[in-house]
Amino acid sequence: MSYRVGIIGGTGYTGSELSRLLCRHPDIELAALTSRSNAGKDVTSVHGFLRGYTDIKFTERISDTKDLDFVMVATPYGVAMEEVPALREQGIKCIDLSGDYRLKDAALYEQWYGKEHSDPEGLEKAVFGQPELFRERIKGADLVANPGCYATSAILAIAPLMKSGLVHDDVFVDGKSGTSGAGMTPSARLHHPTCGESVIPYKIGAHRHQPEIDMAVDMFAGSHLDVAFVPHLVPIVRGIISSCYFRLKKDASQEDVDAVYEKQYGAERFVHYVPEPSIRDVVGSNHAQVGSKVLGNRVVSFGVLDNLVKGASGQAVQNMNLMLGLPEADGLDFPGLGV
Ligand SMILES: NC(=O)C1=CN([C@@H]2O[C@H](COP(=O)(O)OP(=O)(O)OC[C@H]3O[C@@H](n4cnc5c(N)ncnc54)[C@H](OP(=O)(O)O)[C@@H]3O)[C@@H](O)[C@H]2O)C=CC1
Ligand SMILES: CC(=O)N[C@@H](CCC(=O)OP(=O)(O)O)C(=O)O
Repeated sequence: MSYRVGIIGGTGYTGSELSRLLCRHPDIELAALTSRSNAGKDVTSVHGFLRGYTDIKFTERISDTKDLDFVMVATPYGVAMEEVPALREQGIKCIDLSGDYRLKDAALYEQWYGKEHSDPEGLEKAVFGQPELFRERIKGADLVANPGCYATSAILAIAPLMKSGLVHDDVFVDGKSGTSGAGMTPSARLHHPTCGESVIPYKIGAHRHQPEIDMAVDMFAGSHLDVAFVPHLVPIVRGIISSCYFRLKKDASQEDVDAVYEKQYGAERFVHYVPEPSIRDVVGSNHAQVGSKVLGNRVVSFGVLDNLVKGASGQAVQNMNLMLGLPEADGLDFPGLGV
């Protein structure tokens, strides 16, 4: 059985990464990619890397393609909440890669995104798509909110340690991202020629992934976490590392901390607990690495991933596999580039 999948926002960085993953997925037919600016053009005229893998054309709207089973929304926030209700009415399962469905509360969405949520019912129903922490809920969902890239890396590092009770409930998260995180049309300050030979902090105390990290960790660990999150841009295209600094509650050893992460991730296909995490090891793949080091009465934990794959499109495919009852690693089981 082949499922017909469409992508809204097919020319963006996450849309193109989705199409790269889906065009060779064993159970998926890549049936539609929308682009308002390229409607009617061959997909390969924009995505040259897809030559030999697809012969479809961009459409203006997702409704231009019939008989879709599944839709991924890969647009800036504000679009999914307008598109998803009609798709769900037709019985089409959806994943939103933007922030529209991640926060559990319409008032919180308005506070952080600056606009009223137009689909509060969907917001309530949506499941937060972090498979390693919420796998069973994702399996039963027809709408999944794919987590943000920084949020994924930080939550993977923070949640198990918070749940363990070994650390105090406050953490500093020092996030560093490649420039592709800002999408195709970044602000001047986040544009690669401006920051490609520099390192800058940005959105300090105001980043939209902060409430997302709070929410996911609170849900998983069952206790409230005080997060101080500072994102930085570093001069690479892909990749994120979140270094998360905690205070230990008692004299926990490195072995105690190792045991927490090994228990959480030991059986996972895409999250690996390693001594020295590295962005180069994961770039181009859906694999994430987590590491930790006890430093006296503190511990630092790292979450490392490719923002476009495990931080966005790869995680979306992993969620889609769970929602469709397919093997979780289908279409994703390949290593990072290494060099
Ligand atoms: N880049 C990253 O690392 C990550 C991004 N995300 C999130 O995923 C989403 C997509 O990001 P990214 O791929 O980087 O974005 P891009 O800016 O690279 O691409 C945006 C896409 O959306 C389309 N689009 C823009 N506005 C609209 C609209 N009003 N209606 C329909 N289509 C629209 C654009 O095509 P056209 O204008 O031709 O229609 C384009 O295909 C964002 O919400 C982002 O925050 C999440 C995790 C990581
Ligand atoms: C480098 C860079 O600019 N990154 C983006 C994060 C991209 C992302 O995941 O944002 P969403 O929550 O909208 O999905 C940022 O910091 O805003």
